[in-house]
Amino acid sequence: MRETYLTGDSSHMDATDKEIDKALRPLSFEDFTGQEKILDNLRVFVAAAKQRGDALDHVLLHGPPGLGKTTLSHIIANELGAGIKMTSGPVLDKPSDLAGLLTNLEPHDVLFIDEIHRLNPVVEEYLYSAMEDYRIDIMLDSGPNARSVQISLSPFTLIGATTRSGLLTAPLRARFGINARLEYYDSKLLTTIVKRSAEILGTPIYDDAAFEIARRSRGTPRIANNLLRRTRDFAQIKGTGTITVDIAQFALNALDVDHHGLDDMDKRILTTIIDKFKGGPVGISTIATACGEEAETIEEVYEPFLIQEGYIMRTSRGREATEAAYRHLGKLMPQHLRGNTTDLFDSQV
Ligand SMILES: Nc1ncnc2c1ncn2[C@@H]1O[C@H](COP(=O)(O)OP(=O)(O)OP(=O)(O)O)[C@@H](O)[C@H]1O
Ligand SMILES: [Mg+2]
Repeated sequence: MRETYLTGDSSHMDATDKEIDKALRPLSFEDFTGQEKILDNLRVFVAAAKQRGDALDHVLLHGPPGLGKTTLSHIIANELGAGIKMTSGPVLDKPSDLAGLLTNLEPHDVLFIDEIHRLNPVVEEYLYSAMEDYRIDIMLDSGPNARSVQISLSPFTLIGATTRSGLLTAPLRARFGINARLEYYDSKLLTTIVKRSAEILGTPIYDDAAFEIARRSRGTPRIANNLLRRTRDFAQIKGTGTITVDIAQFALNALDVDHHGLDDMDKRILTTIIDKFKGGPVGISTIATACGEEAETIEEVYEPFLIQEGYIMRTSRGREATEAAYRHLGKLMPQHLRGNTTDLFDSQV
């Protein structure tokens, strides 16, 4: 199963954690830190739709877990002054589930479908005409009496969120007028987020401590907020309640988060590629079996960050560990695996 604090579902959280999570969630474009370009565009699209009195075009938000897709969907609805109905791909079992939701939307409302890559194909087909023409065809009766009736819908905005945009079918993807890919946050942005969250929680924190949490958060606001909450616990019990850089370092080490923010599973993946498969290339399912994790989770949650940070390369023959990965684990990359630059350098010496 997935590591808890990396995943989208919050079922692992207790009631207090959920409440805190809600309190920390930005509610307007103004509150939302980072993803500058996406926000700048959305501001324009939302303002234009409102001015024309139209529903906003359908929006697809994709990117790794915890970067703010759900948060941003709520913000869009808020900024539109519209209502939002939430559901998710796997929950919509049959077309009637979808029809029920669609026919209950008020004009310009947002329908949020999480994990939209996991829609049942029959339901997905229904969605096409709903998105395109704001109408659906429903079959009444069966056998000789079967007939289809057309139902008009209020103009609405579909916001689809996915961590796996590659799994979306082409016809579905083509029906989104706005397509935004959320990127990992740099440490500076995450520092701002940590400081904002600490303020909401009423926890004093030093700048260098906020930065320490930020840079060890895998570029992910959800992880930054989680590490902040746990660090706050350490500050309360082991310190004076204020988060200092010493407390932050102590807490992060106790939580097994290393200096670059890699956690246990990240390190297990790198060690597996290097030690068991001579640095690769090795297929994702082989890595998954060796690490005792699902291939999908590795591809969705761990790998994107390891690739972005330059620890893994994705090639047509599988995944390869880079020199940075060897260095990070305190290992020496074998000579024959090194890149051309190194070879050149070596031959000149
Ligand atoms: N830009 C941001 N500024 C401040 N906080 C943020 C930002 N983005 C996300 N967060 C915080 O991180 C948490 C996770 O964000 P969110 O649930 O929106 O991620 P997600 O992309 O929907 O993840 P998943 O794919 O797992 O569903 C939120 O509770 C929110 O408080
Ligand atoms: Mg989400």
